[in-house]
Amino acid sequence: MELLRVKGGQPLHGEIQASGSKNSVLAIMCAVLLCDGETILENVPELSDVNTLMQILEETGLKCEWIARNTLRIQNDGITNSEVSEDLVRKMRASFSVLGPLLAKSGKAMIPLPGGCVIGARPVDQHLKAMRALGANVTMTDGAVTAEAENGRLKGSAMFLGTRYGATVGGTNAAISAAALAEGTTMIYNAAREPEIVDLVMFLNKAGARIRGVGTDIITIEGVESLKGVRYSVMGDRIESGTYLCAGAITRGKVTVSNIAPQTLAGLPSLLFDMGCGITMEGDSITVDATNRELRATNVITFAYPGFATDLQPAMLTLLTTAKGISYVKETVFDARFGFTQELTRMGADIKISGDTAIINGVESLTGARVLASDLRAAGALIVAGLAANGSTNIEGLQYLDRGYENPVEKFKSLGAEIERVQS
Ligand SMILES: CC(=O)N[C@H]1[C@@H](OP(=O)(O)OP(=O)(O)OC[C@H]2O[C@@H](n3ccc(=O)[nH]c3=O)[C@H](O)[C@@H]2O)O[C@H](CO)[C@@H](O)[C@@H]1O
Ligand SMILES: C=C(OP(=O)(O)O)C(=O)O
Repeated sequence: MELLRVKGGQPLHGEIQASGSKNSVLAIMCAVLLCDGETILENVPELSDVNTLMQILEETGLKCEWIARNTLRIQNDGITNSEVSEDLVRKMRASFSVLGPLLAKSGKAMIPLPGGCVIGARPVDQHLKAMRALGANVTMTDGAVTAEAENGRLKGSAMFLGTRYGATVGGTNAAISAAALAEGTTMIYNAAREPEIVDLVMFLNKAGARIRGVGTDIITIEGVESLKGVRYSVMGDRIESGTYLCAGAITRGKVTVSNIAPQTLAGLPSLLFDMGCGITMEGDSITVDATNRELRATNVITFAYPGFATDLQPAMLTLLTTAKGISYVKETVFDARFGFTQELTRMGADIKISGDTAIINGVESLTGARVLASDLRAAGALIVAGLAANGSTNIEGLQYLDRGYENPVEKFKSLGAEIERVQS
């Protein structure tokens, strides 16, 4: 079995470049189904999720190839198959996001329902609601969704999307992409406002779509007849960036992340500042400085953007384990995203879970242990913990890490960390 071995205790120092955003590129790659001809995507992170989505696009008839480091060429000469196989959807939940574009471009789609997930139930009712609102006939048989557009083309309409947790990112992306080629105008109310959705719309508009209002909670889409492939550079990954900033802070080091728009980090910089870190933002870079500082407890509540990102909650909570005082972290987006705290407890953290809130009593230091990452951001958080812990931490579950962090060993090493992949 492959493990990540981290020897803790060294303050991290230096600068890394953020990779391209995983969540942004996955949505954009799905939208390439809508675009005729050649699309070139730059700043694409080389991740297992991206490779899985390349296989799905190939299955539908598109041709995908890496033509340079972090540069992906996708050729769309027509969709030849509108059915996605179950093993690929099982590998990656985000593969369900091809539903909207496939349906809009080819008039039909058949996709197995994605399975349950360790961070909580993840229904797709709002995705299906959006497709129905656009005039699709949606049925469910044997665990798969079949959707068909009447007369082969979707029709624009008004829709309200939302869940008991707030706006939906995937549902908003699905509605935008499907409506881009629908006949007439679509209005999405209570749209999600995440920066990755803005990136998707910038890509679609460059390809010829007519979409207004992105970044607000009302989005208007005037459907067009066709979209054409373009060259586009994906935004920097705010979740990866935040993980490295938390690692810099917990090791009481000084870390700069560049190639990132600092405003996409929303609440993170000001929370780090409240804790006692120095924060500097310049152009497309941000620096956290925790050198020789005693960090204080703070409170965090996750929420749809511009709220604190749920995907950063595990790294932030981990940072709070060694901050002086009691911190509260409330998770409002996913209903089971505290599983990783059991592993932190094994490393000496003092954490109690009460419903949707974690109560963290800061300790002097963490201690290395063998721990298991059970999802992507748990893996990032356990690295953050291991970097601060006394002794060695051995992390299992690297298949999750590889879904969303590009070259983490090289990047952490460049900051002075002792970290390596080992067989055990
Ligand atoms: C590939 C990708 O971009 N993933 C991101 C996306 O996931 P994803 O798009 O799945 O997240 P959503 O914003 O849709 O989900 C938010 C909440 O709404 C619920 N829900 C969602 C859809 C639906 O039809 N019904 C429903 O009840 C979900 O179970 C969850 O509790 O946004 C999340 C919230 O920022 C991030 O954590 C994920 O990293
Ligand atoms: C939850 C995440 O991704 P996904 O929606 O692909 O599971 C994540 O990136 O933290």
